[in-house]
Amino acid sequence: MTAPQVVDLAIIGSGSGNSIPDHRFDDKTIAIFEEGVYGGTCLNVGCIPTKMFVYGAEVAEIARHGGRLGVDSRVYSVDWPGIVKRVFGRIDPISVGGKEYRVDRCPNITVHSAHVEFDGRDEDGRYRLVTAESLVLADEVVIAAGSRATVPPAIAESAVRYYTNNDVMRLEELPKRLIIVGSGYIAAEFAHVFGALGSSVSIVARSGALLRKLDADVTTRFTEVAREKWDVHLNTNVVGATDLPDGRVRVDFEDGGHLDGDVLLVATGRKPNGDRLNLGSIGLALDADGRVICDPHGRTDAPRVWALGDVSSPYQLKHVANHEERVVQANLLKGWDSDDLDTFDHRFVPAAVFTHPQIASVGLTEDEARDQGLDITVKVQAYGDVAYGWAMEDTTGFCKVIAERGTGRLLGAHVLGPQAPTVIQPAIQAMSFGQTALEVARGQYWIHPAMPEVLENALLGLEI
Ligand SMILES: Cc1cc2nc3c(=O)[nH]c(=O)nc-3n(C[C@H](O)[C@H](O)[C@H](O)COP(=O)(O)OP(=O)(O)OC[C@H]3O[C@@H](n4cnc5c(N)ncnc54)[C@H](O)[C@@H]3O)c2cc1C
Ligand SMILES: NC(=O)c1ccc[n+]([C@@H]2O[C@H](COP(=O)([O-])OP(=O)(O)OC[C@H]3O[C@@H](n4cnc5c(N)ncnc54)[C@H](O)[C@@H]3O)[C@@H](O)[C@H]2O)c1
Repeated sequence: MTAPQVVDLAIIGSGSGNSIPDHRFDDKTIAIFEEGVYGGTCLNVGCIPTKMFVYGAEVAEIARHGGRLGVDSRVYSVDWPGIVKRVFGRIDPISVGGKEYRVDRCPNITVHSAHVEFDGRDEDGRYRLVTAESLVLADEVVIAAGSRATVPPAIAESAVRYYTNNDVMRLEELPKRLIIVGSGYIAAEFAHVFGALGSSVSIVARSGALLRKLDADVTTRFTEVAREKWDVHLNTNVVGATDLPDGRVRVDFEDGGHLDGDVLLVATGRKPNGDRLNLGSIGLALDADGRVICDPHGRTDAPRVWALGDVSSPYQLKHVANHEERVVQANLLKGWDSDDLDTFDHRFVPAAVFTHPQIASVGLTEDEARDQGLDITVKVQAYGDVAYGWAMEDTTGFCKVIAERGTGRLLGAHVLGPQAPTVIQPAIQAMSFGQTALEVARGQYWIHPAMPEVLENALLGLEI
């Protein structure tokens, strides 16, 4: 092991953590630890490549259904290896370039391409961070170590070849038959990608619906739509998996049934990486869900150790990790004991599922609002009843808004249909800035005939 390196700041994880050092940190010595591909989940195996595949899938989906609108379009073939090459031909250089920038052009920063763990503190109170080859002593530490895919024991212990988001986007061939275990965000997005590009997709869901954490109307409609195009197995427990002699894989169900496929994709949630950091050595514990505990300013219980993103946040979303990074960045500059620290804003965290149809949500679901005892008014507006949705001949999309009766306070919005993540943005803005449903509906123009009119009409339909 080389002599210890002493730094002002250590950052564990090069996802959102990599955005912390800017010119304001030029006078600090910094160590960044990254055990995987530089740039983290979103860039390399998450948001960005998935959405590049999603866009191609969207084009295929539109082409496949052009006939309905009198356009003779179809998908003749899909060049899967070409798509993979295009996607990662654009992504991989960004990762390489990001690392090179830190290594070659940031004299105050050292990149350690290795797994790191805490090893207590030295006699001066500095944090000891150890890799297989180095020891770094840091005054201050940011834990931005992200999360990793979980795999149910029935599959992990079966020794079959399975895929996760880490490797399924680099398959050499488009699978003829894809089995997806799990029914959340990742399952819904990859079902769309592979299904639209030509795979026959089976989804195995433990519960009675897909995307069941969303508003019940969205869950129900999405599950109905999904069952029309994919082979969906609800209330189905996977108890084992085996490799078949012909190279395919078999997934066994608790009820005695089974499914055979060419590729098995596991999408059953993500576990925060705090359990792999030896946090006990600095007196830190994880919460019941395995997250590093921090206060609304990003401070953990260990002095000058901060946390952000998937490792500590219940949201597991890139826009949240980036927001938390900006808060922690500001607070590092202000100082641990500052009485003017920035604070995480988790009031109205929106999310979107880039499946087909697209889905977006913010705020409370109807059930959550009722469980809280709120006096609510709800309006569900069909896409097909506003001009653009009607022009598209959309039959499944809707926008649902929930507001407080009397005050008009907007409590939640849930959109399923084309451009949902864009359509919902005025609702996110209204909730964030405290505008009532009527203020946001009538206090501005809505371009006619654009898709956001579905939100405008939903808002106007509320019985405040
Ligand atoms: C398939 C998929 C699609 C997604 N799509 C979206 C989307 O469309 N929109 C959205 O908002 N969110 C999306 N997400 C979620 C989003 O990617 C994450 O919320 C976000 O990337 C988390 O950022 P982070 O900085 O907290 O962690 P990460 O980006 O995961 O960075 C953590 C880094 O720390 C490294 N690390 C961990 N432990 C150690 C250690 N001990 N030593 C050294 N290095 C370590 C890891 O290798 C990793 O690179 C998606 C996720 C997945 C998996
Ligand atoms: N568009 C986006 O913003 C986006 C896209 C992909 C992922 N993500 C983030 O990544 C996170 C992880 O995605 P995900 O889809 O893996 O998780 P998820 O939490 O969305 O869904 C996990 C699913 O797996 C099921 N499950 C859990 N254990 C199981 C088991 N043993 N057997 C069968 N099913 C089981 C759950 O019931 C659930 O349906 C998401 O929660 C989200 O925050 C975001």
